[in-house]
Amino acid sequence: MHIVTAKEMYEADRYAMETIGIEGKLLMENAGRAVADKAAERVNKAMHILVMCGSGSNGGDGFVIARTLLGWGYTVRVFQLAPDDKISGDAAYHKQLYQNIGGKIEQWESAASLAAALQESDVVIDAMLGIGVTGKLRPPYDQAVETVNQAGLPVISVDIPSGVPADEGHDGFVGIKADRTLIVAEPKQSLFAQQTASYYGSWEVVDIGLPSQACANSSRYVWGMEETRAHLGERGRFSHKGSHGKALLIGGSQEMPGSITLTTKAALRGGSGLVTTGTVPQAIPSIAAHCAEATYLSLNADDRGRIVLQDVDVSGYDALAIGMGMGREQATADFTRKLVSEANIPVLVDADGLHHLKQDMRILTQRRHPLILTPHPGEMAMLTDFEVKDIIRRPFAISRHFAIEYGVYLVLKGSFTIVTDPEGNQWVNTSGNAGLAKGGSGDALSGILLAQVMQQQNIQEALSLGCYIHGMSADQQVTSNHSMHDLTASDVIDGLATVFRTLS
Ligand SMILES: NC(=O)C1=CN([C@@H]2O[C@H](COP(=O)(O)OP(=O)(O)OC[C@H]3O[C@@H](n4cnc5c(N)ncnc54)[C@H](O)[C@@H]3O)[C@@H](O)[C@H]2O)[C@@H](O)CC1
Ligand SMILES: [K+]
Repeated sequence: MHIVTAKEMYEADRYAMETIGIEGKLLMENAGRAVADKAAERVNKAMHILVMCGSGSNGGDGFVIARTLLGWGYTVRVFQLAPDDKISGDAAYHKQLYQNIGGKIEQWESAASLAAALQESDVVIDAMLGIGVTGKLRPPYDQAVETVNQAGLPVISVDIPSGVPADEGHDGFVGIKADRTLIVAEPKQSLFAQQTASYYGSWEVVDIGLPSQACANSSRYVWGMEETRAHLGERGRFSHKGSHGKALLIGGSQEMPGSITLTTKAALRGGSGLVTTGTVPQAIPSIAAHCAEATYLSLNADDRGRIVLQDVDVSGYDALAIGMGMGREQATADFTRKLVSEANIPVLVDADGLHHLKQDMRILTQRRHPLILTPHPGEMAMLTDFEVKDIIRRPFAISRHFAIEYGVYLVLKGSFTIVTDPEGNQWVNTSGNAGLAKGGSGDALSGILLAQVMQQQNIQEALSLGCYIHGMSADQQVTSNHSMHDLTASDVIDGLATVFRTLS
């Protein structure tokens, strides 16, 4: 499934109409019928359904929905926000069909007239505005949106909650707070942006008959259960520990042995064949007490138990993760940069390691082997010199630019983690919940990602798969043994057992 901007969606519609020859009226019919079909799962014939139609094609979808539901025997009223002469083209055609089967239309007069109509209704179908919204809401849409939000009725939005922009990067908008959104053809970017996602409520995509090549210009995709199942490798009957990769994890310090402990546990549970953890001698006993299956590499430390500049031979390993709990001491930073620039295996850098790299970003472009960076928005802001609020407003654009500029795989963590490959293609993870917003989640993720990188030929697939199973474990845990309040990174790691059993 693609994720599109408004511009890409219009291009896809144009491709369907001009290149393939599907008429706009037919696309609208398909959209409206598909939405009506799904909406019918949530309504019954005793309910009064208010379909709110705007002046554009989103409103056109609304007239098809109203006609379809009326034809199926539901009680439907249309509330039209624009004057009759503003409704034209395919929308006017479908409005006429609705009227031809006896459908009634009420016109907007004032917020009071809408409030009265809402009082006589049990559910609202919101077809006021779709991807065509630009700028601040103008009357009467601004008042209509607020009146519907205040009414407290269940709202099913068509394509996008009215008023919510389709693309990332907008704030200060007024939008419908939908209970459910039935998305036409492809999810829009704003479904996965922090400031807009919650407006959608639960969501589902309906098919309107656009061929997938219509969206060829979008290089953003959804990564979900289906993709995870398709890419999770099987462990062969005759495989041995060497077949599943030898991981080297470097991190920790005397005062922070916890992060690298979690990464070690996660790398083991995540499917690695062998895991060696390189850390300061002071931290080894406490890590080893939790991870009996790992082996340890004792690194030189300063008198306060922090890793110092030294050589590490990575030739026996398949992949390296570095950065967790190392601290920001200069000698430690020098060590990270030296190792990242020399290691001729895939390297994943997280946490303090990202701060170390920031001192000399040329290392990123100079590396000849895959480099994976896994920042959260704060670390991404540090790496790019943007502010955190900019990262949250435009996660797609900023990560794409960064991954292309530095030739890296970027895992921008968040409620919708985005994996970007060095060509700028992006996959959004759909698993996970607020229980993951805690210290230690990122450390666990690094271990899982590294383990998956060693199982898969394709690094992006490994990263997307790793993000999915990490979030899936959290999702399973909060529906069984835990809640979002008490969930810890250790629970997520323990939950991998159930995840792998579910998937295999
Ligand atoms: N062929 C197509 O293009 C298809 C489009 N479809 C539907 O059409 C929608 C897009 O249709 P449109 O391009 O007509 O756009 P919309 O229907 O989203 O909105 C356009 C209308 O909103 C008004 N408007 C824009 N910004 C406003 C603001 N800030 N305040 C008040 N009014 C504002 C415009 O004057 C215009 O009348 C999609 O979201 C989808 O629901 C579907 O029917 C499938 C096919
Ligand atoms: K809408």
